[in-house]
Amino acid sequence: MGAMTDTTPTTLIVLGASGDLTSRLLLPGLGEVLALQPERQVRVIGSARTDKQDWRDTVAQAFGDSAGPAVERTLETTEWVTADASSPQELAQLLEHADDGRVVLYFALAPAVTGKVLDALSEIELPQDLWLALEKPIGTDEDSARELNRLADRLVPADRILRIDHFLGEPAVLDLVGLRFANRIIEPLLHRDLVESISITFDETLGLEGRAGFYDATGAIRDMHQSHLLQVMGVLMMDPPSSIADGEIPELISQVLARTSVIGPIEQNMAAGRYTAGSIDGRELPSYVDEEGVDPANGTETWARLTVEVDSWRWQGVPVHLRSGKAIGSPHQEVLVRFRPVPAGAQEFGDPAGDILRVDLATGEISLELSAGGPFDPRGTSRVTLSSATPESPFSAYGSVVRRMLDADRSFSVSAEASQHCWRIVQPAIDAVADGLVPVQDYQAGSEGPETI
Ligand SMILES: O=P(O)(O)OC[C@H]1O[C@@H](O)[C@H](O)[C@@H](O)[C@@H]1O
Repeated sequence: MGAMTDTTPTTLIVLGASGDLTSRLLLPGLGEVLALQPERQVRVIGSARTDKQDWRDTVAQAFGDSAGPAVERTLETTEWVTADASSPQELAQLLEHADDGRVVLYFALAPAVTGKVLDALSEIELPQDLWLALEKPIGTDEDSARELNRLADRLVPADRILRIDHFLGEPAVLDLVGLRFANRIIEPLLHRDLVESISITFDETLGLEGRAGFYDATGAIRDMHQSHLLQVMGVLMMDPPSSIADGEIPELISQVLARTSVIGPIEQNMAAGRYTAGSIDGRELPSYVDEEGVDPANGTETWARLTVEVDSWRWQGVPVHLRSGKAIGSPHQEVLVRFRPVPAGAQEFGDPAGDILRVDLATGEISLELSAGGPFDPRGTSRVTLSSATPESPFSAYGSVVRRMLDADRSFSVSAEASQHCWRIVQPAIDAVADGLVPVQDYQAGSEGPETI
């Protein structure tokens, strides 16, 4: 399991704790960690502006089957504090509820509110060992991300700010790091001399799921490309780290993102879509525009493909297709590296599908698919697939996020610069949709989206 468990008593204060992120992802992740690491001492304080009488039940329910002494301790000691955290006075009162030891302030808030809370923090006395955990999105564009980073930076040292992207806790993404750097075979292959293109795809069967308040003003590009897809790309394309600890990986990812931009002209290198009524696995979905809370005038995209390039010695000229969509019938969730054809040409050797390295982000399966000629004739089209068995991960993505947070471990957090680069990279795509330069095409819920791979 790598690093030692840090047992420093910790108060985890969750701001915006009445939202679905807390009950659906964060608390279940905490439950997993407490069950597997019973030596942890974590007290959870949930907070939001409105009262929540059933907080303890919410925590218990979110912990589900997680059991053991640490789970029990946390359940017994958890409390809810109603507070407007953007008011310095109420925030100070909230922080008084924390025990001695480490205090982690988790921002499960919209970026604008996060800014106000960071401002309020600058006006009050702070706990000595305060950590800030900022959920994505960091800001709503490059400038607002820079401003949030500046506000956070003046409160605590930079190494006590964790920017959370839960894809950096996905078991398959963590395995990608090992695949690249724990052997001598794969790493030398990942180079422009051999790689023709890269696709990072994250389709989901889920539609809006009642999240219009967040999603309708956000859309696929801001929700997925801006954060998760670019971080996964960073992990795949970063230079080798000499150490996993100490923030080296966030810095290496940031170096990749610093050199990344969309390939122009944008309208030829991206596409956008929005789902219409359909069904997935027997579940009927309404058209996106008919979902509750959606304003059709927003023109929000629920699917997007965007092609970027990393202008570096290693990667220049290799197109990277980033694609994600909601309400997709047979979803692909994968990292796919397509290698160049052999020089003799596909006619003579192998088959046109070429060689592929695939990491299935849903199952964690890693496979290397090679044209092998044959059978019994080198001009044939046989393929050899080398693939890994995939043990079940003890931690979900949020389990990993929480474990690292409690270990005060920044090794897979997002750096301030990276959070800004991500916005710069996607801005032309956001503008192209907003300006109508790239049309938002209809696709039926349950289909493969407006384009197939
Ligand atoms: O598959 P996971 O782990 O739930 O991650 C995907 C989700 O990631 C979230 O960050 C997005 O806001 C959601 O829209 C998306 O569904």
